[in-house]
Amino acid sequence: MTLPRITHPDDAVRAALARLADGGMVVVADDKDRENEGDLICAAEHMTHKMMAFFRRRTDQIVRRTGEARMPTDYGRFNAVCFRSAHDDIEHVALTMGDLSAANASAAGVLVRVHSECLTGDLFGSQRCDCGSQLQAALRTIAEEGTGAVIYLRGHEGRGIGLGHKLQAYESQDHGRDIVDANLDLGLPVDGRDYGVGAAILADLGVNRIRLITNNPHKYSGLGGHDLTLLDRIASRPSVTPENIAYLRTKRDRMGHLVDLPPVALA
Ligand SMILES: Nc1nc2c(ncn2[C@@H]2O[C@H](COP(=O)(O)OP(=O)(O)OP(=O)(O)O)[C@@H](O)[C@H]2O)c(=O)[nH]1
Ligand SMILES: [Zn+2]
Repeated sequence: MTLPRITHPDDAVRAALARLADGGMVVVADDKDRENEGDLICAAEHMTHKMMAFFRRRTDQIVRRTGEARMPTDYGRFNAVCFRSAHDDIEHVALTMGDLSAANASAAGVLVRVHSECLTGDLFGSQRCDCGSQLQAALRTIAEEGTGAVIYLRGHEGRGIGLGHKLQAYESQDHGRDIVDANLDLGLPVDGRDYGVGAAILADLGVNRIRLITNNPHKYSGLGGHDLTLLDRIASRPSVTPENIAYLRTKRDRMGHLVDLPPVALA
């Protein structure tokens, strides 16, 4: 884009009006004695979906940092940053390690795990799913590389249906339904997660070039729609147990997860 050369304040106003009439956007910046921020404006009659998305990405504060501290863990020394989501007041956390801005500028980009909260798997070590082992593996892999981030998204419990509904879905899986039908039987979406908050947290951390640790192609494409360059997908090897093999197979066969599993049932 070429910007007009402005030599007089009146020229600036004329150039801005011409640009607005043309369907463009204009940044109106305060002078240094005022709040010192800029407003993005455009003519309402020229607004498009694409421009609206641009406005929201650039001007909405989707998340706000609310706390930050050193976080030594069993896997290595991380930094914990808490973010509060403006839309629903949920607190999320990023565990970061190393120089993210240098990694972001490097050819390989930043190693990132965007992890959906799973209280039963992450905290209690439930064997009904593979979430806990995936989280631990991601922390270990990032610690080994020395740089990266785990974005822990709360409010994603049960793929967005919440803990109570997830337990109801488990109960119906114990009566023969698979993970997809169990959600549908409850009148709930199979996967109601949105990755906008995860993308906003990454943006706040100054990260936009990533290698994403996931087996879920929907997560990969979901994040890809948010001003992020996804350089690679790093597979996450699940720990397979007799308790979770049916669950993992349904994720592979009905939800498209890219995962290698043993062909026969485990004893
Ligand atoms: N509704 C429902 N949610 C589940 C079930 N088991 C695990 N979850 C939730 O699924 C979410 C994790 O999603 P997964 O599809 O396992 O994995 P993913 O994060 O999409 O993909 P990866 O990046 O490969 O781990 C967590 O929020 C869990 O609480 C289940 O049986 N039913
Ligand atoms: Zn889980």
